[in-house]
Amino acid sequence: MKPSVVLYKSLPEDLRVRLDAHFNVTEINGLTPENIAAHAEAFRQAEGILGSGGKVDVEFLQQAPKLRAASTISVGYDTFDVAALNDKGIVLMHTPTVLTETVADTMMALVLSSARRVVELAERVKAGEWQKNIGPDWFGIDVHHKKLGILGMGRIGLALAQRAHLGFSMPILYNARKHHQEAEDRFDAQYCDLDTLLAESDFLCISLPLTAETHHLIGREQLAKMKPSAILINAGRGPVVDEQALVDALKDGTIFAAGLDVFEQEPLPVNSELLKLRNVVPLPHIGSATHETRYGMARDAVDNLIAALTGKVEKNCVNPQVLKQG
Ligand SMILES: NC(=O)C1=CN([C@@H]2O[C@H](COP(=O)(O)OP(=O)(O)OC[C@H]3O[C@@H](n4cnc5c(N)ncnc54)[C@H](OP(=O)(O)O)[C@@H]3O)[C@@H](O)[C@H]2O)C=CC1
Ligand SMILES: O=CC(=O)O
Repeated sequence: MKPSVVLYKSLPEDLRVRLDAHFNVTEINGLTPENIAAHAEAFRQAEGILGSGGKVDVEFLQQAPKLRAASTISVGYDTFDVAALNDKGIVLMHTPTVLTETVADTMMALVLSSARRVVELAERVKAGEWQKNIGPDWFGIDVHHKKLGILGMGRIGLALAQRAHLGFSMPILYNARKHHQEAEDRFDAQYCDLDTLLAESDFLCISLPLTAETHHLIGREQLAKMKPSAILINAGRGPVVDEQALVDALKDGTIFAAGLDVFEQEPLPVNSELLKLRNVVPLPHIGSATHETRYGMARDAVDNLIAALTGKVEKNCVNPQVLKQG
């Protein structure tokens, strides 16, 4: 008998065929409390789940007593209670690597568009405001040769450093929990403490995961340490930045601008103060959202679930210690 799994995000046709070849699949549209209640028997029988978004916590795990593996179509896994999964011996798989370059491209797009005011000025042109030669009130600020600070020098941070240093001749500063030799060797990146990163960066680029330690790591006090000409880019997770403190800093000139792919609440509420600010470039969490990369993530997530439920995990496992327990 094939193991039962719940798929909570639709897959490209060929990947769905591959999943069906290995498992009895129940597909639902999102891991919402309503869907979980409506498909209670499917969750009771599920040995695996695959999708993205939605909380997998202690309460959820009570509904899925046979669960052995969870496969998320994302690299971030902050919606999973990993300690609870470990307690129950459930393997958590994710999709690092395949999306790294695409997310770094998105971050570079945010750097360029916020510094050169690309979105704001395009909107002004479309609104018919370009009536004469432009003056300094429409000027932006240079990107090339400015200091790019990276908070979180992991896979994505490294790919961003490559773009900024080799493509735009930017000196790289960074902070992480440990030194990253590859970044230092290849891109001359300089390790520094957080206060130095805040004080010296022209662009503060956040590529951190959301954890108890990184929640609101950037708040009012940290924003006050940044240059008034600085631009904050966040493509890690929204709650890493205290959003109200950021709104205030953008309004009162504490910092110059922000480019944001992630928010404390997603989708960003339409009444968010961020949407009223000209010096904000807001994106709808599109870090990895290209056809090629999203396909690659879905493919890896399917392969990850197959590997996890057949005991052949070689990569992409968040909690490999669970494998040793079995
Ligand atoms: N906007 C989007 O669409 C996307 C967003 N993301 C987000 O980006 C995050 C990073 O992805 P990726 O680069 O692959 O992950 P990695 O695990 O490779 O990198 C994470 C980095 O964050 C650092 N870090 C973690 N905690 C702290 C801390 N408390 N203080 C300082 N540094 C810390 C790590 O430090 P150290 O190296 O010292 O351990 C590491 O350098 C994901 O977790 C996800 O939240 C990812 C993909 C798409
Ligand atoms: O935010 C996206 C991810 O893959 O994590």
